Amino acid sequence: MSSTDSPRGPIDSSRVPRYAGPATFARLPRLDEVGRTDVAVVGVPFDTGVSYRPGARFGGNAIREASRLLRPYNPAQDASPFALAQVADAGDIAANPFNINEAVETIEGAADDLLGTGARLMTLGGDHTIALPLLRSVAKKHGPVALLHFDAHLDTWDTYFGAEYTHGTPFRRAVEEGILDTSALSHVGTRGPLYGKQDLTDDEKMGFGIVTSADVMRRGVDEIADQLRQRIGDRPLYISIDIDVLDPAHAPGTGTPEAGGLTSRELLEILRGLSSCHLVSADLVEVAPAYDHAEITSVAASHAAYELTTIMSRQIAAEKEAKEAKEAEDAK
Ligand SMILES: N=C(N)NCCCC(=O)O
Ligand SMILES: [Zn+2]
Ligand SMILES: [Zn+2]
Repeated sequence: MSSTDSPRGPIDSSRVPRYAGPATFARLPRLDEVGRTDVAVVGVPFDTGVSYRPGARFGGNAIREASRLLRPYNPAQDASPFALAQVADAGDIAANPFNINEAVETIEGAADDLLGTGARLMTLGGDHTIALPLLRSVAKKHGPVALLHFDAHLDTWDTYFGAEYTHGTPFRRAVEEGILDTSALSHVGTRGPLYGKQDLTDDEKMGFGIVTSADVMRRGVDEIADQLRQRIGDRPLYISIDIDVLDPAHAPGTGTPEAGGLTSRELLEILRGLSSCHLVSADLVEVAPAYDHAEITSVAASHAAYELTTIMSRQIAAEKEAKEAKEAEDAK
């Protein structure tokens, strides 16, 4: 797509029923149909890093199926995300299910390739292990990034059964590797039993601030979004959403459910409150459709991914506009 072409949007659901044909995210074109894209929605069907119920390898395709019902205008952010920027479905990264270390390398390499084209990533997992290679790749491009991590869990544990790369450990590895900006790390929606109090002490030492699920309920979404925005400032931001941040009533289809979580409404509202942040890429992980009912979880996930792509598209459009205005000014 040259800068003068307008983005190719989703299949028109008033012409082709939205349940017809193979599912891409939001019925958007595939990357090979558009050549290049501003936002690449990419699947990572990998769940060898889980500590409990498996099945998140099927999450990306479940989210794509559920996303058939998304519409092109997002009133909550007053934006048509797929008209403001090219958003395309880049298919899946083929990661080895029998070798976690190799899978982590493959994911990092594939993310490098996509980011190298200038695209931002909206990754659909997969289990939370995949956040580490994605962050490595993003940090190569932007330097250490601010991290906003929506999850019931800390995911800063050290090892499971001696394994370093698991869905409970990506953010400890990322801090150790120096790929996160430790002045702007937040967990949101944390709750549930831990192994010991030390888990919290370790997490704090790494630089994380915690907004618990109960904090969201007591203080409300606007105040929480304000606090997060202030902490993040204008740093390049990566958002990682583990769908188990939602209460099991709102997201039963996941591998390690914990009672007392956010509602999908709270999650979506907090995300909308972050629309001014410099979001460089995001992931949405841990949707395990085998435990889902009536697509409850994958519908919630598709809407969260829609808000994230809207934030990215608005910024891409604003950046393009600013660049064009500067070029016009310079040409005078
Ligand atoms: N990232 C997710 N979903 N879960 C981590 C839970 C790790 C544990 O079993 O203690
Ligand atoms: Zn979790
Ligand atoms: Zn997680």
